[in-house]
Amino acid sequence: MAPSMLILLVLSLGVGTIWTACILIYRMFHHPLSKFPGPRLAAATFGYEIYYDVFKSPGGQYNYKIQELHRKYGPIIRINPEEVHISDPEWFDVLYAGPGHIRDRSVRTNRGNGSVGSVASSLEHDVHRARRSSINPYFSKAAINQLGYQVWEAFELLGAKMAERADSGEIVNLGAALGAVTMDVVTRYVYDEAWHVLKTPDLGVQWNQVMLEGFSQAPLRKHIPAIASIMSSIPLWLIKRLNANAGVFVTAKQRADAVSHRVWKEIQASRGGVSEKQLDDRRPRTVFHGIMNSNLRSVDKSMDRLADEAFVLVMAGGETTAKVTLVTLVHLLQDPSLLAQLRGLLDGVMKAGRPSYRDLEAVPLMKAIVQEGVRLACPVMNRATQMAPKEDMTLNGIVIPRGDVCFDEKIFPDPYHFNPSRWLQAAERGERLEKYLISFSRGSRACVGMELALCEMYIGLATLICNFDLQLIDFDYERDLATVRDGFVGLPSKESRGVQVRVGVRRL
Ligand code: HEM
Repeated sequence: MAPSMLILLVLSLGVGTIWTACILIYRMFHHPLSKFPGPRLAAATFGYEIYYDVFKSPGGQYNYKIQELHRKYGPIIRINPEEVHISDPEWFDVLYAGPGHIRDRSVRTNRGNGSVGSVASSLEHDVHRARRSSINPYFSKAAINQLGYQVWEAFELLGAKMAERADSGEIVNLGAALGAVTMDVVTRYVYDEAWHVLKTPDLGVQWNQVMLEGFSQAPLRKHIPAIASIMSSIPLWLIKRLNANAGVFVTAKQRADAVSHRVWKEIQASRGGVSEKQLDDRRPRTVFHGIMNSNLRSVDKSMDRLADEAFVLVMAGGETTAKVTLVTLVHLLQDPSLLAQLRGLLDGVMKAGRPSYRDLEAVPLMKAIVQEGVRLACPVMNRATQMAPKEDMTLNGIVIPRGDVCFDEKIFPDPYHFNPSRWLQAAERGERLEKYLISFSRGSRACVGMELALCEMYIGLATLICNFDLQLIDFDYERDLATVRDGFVGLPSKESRGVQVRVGVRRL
């Protein structure tokens, strides 16, 4: 090596080392968050968080480590160079202070989803609000009420598939089957055409593996976002050769993008003379029509942004809803007297044909069971980091402690026990326990699909409970269902075999 090159190399290394040392010292001792307690390493570098999320087996462990840090350092701790984590349910009222309070989102929160144009990935408060208002009408109570028949159709198809398995004696993977229904419902709603996972011969088992593998990699994509671009540059044939499940996912994504692009072009072509009413008459409404007919900036109506929006809706809406329904159902199957009591109440309501989700919700025990399932399953684990740029909240990088609240034993005694009575008793005492049910989050960034998810849960649970006798086979809660990893959604152990059931048709 020439001497001048050597000098340049040594100089670069020296400058790099001094620069890095300055950053570490600044973060640990002079950063506005430096007064908050927590491990020094976490304050100095994101490497601490990355170690727990990516390298520590079984992956996705930082949210669990944060609980341990709270026990050691107290309710307000610094968890990385830019974030403070607060374990105090009352903090929600400060964070979600309502209209007029600007809340931006940290780029790290959702960058792992690879859909930068989606409402979920919008960083600035105003951009988020505008995008969100264009999709809100499609997920309102009234809109979901109209959608009820689609949810019924999907669960009736699941019922038919389950009845076939009852005849043949074939065991059903319940989580996969529920994932198939929720995916078909949300794709039909968003794209106006279902992906028909319910019609796959394995009743959604491979698709379930695809989703679980995809979510398992969420921490990696969050910390190393370039992975998403690298993946998208690999040709499909090679992905299929390397990993069959990744091939299924990429094929689905490409098909979804193609539909988004087609619908976008159709709407563009029919503009000028064709009113929204006429568009609606030609095809059922989709979120695309809502976005295209909204007052959003033209950049927010681009073909690629619409594809991003649609895809995130689908990814956010499938696995989450299936997981909550599964957790609720398994607890019911493990408590025969509660199941019998619920059946006694639901059989009458179900005689009406296809009762609406509101009719099912009107049964207090059913409502309490769904609330308890939503609390206990609390499927979204991803930390949603908010910032208040125009307001002095005394803190700067602030995290919503979502999981903590659902399992806070001061609010929910014996928090890991499935106990629907807590909701009935709170209602009798006139207490608003719902205030602490934050599985769907709260405020302007709360889940847009909550009504759809609840509609599916009520109709799905009622269908399965009233029509089938399900028997758990070789089931181990810790191995097969308990959440032990953060993969954006809460994931079970890698040893999980899924929840397997033998199906019997219930004779009334
Ligand atoms: C039981 C099922 C569900 C649960 C527990 C759940 C939970 C959540 C939570 C906690 C958030 C906030 C995430 C954050 O702050 O970053 C969220 C956001 C979101 N959810 Fe859900 N979700 C469920 C079902 C659905 C469904 C069915 C859909 C759509 C069809 C959906 C679409 C979305 C979208 C698009 C966002 C981002 C909203 C925004 O940023 O404004 N979710 N969900």
